[in-house]
Amino acid sequence: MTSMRMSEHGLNHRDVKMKAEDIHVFYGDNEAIKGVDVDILDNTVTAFIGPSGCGKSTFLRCLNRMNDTIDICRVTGRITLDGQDIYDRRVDPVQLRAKVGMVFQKPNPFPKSIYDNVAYGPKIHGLVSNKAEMDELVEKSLRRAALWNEVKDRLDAPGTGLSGGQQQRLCIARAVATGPEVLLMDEPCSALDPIATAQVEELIDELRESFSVVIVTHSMQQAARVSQKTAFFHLGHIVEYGDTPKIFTNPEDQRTQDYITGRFG
Ligand SMILES: Nc1ncnc2c1ncn2[C@@H]1O[C@H](COP(=O)(O)OP(=O)(O)OP(=O)(O)O)[C@@H](O)[C@H]1O
Repeated sequence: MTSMRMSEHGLNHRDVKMKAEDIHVFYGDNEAIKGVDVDILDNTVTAFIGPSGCGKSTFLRCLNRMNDTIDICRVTGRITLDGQDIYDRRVDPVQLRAKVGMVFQKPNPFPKSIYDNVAYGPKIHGLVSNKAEMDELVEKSLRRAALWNEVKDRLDAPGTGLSGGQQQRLCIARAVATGPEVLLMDEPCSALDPIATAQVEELIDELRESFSVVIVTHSMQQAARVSQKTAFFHLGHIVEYGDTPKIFTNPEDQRTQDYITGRFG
C-alpha cells in the first residue's frame, strides 16, 4: 500500500504513521516532557534536534515504550501507531518493539555471531519456520543494512569483532530483521568516524523507502542532510516542527533561530 495520498487540494501528503498527543514524561518529580504533540509521517525521516537535556531521547523512547524499563519514569498522554494506542494494556511491549525498532548511540551487538545477532529477533518472534528461510532473512537484512558484502564470508565470527561502523550497521540489520514499520535512532552516528557516518546516513535515506525513521541528532548538518521533517525541542517542549529546509533557513521561532545559528546549545 502506498503511503502517498492526495488531499482535497490535490497535494501529495504522507500518511501519519504515529501520532503523539499531549505527552508528558516524569522522572520522579522532574517533568522532562511537558505536553508534546507531533505526527510521525510514513516513509519520512524526522529529525529531533535541540540542546542537551531538552528531552529528545526521553520522547524518542516513548515511541516504543522503552521508558517502561525505567522504574521512576511515568508517561501520560496518547501515542498511536496506525491509529492503535501503543500504551493500551493489551499491547505487548516486546511485540511493539519489533514493529518500532531502535538503534542506540553506541553500537551494542550481542556477544554472539554476526548471523545470530540478526537471527535472534526473528527467532524469538517466530517469524521463520526453517533454516533456509532464516538464512534468507539474515542475508536480506544484512543487505538492507549495506553490510552483506563485508561479512558474507564470516557470518560465524563474533559481531563484537567488527569495526564500530560495521557494528552499527549490524545493529541496523538486527532492527530491520523483525520487519519494523518505524525505526528509532538515538544519535546513531555519534560514535562513528566520517566514512562510517556517511554510510549510515546513506542507509537511512534508503530505509525511508520502507519505514518511518526518527533520528535524534546533535549534528544540524546531519539533520539537514538526512531528514525531511525536523522537530526542535527546547526545555521539554517542541517549539517548532516543519519541513527541514524551512526549519534550517527560515524558522518561525526565535529560539529555533538562535539554536541553528549556534547562539545556544
Ligand atoms: N533515566 C533517567 N532518570 C532520571 N532522569 C532522566 C533519565 N533520563 C533522562 N533524564 C532527565 O530528563 C531530562 C531530559 O533528558 P534527555 O536525555 O531526554 O535529553 P536529551 O535532549 O536527549 O539530551 P542529550 O542531547 O544530552 O542526550 C534531563 O533533565 C535528564 O536529566
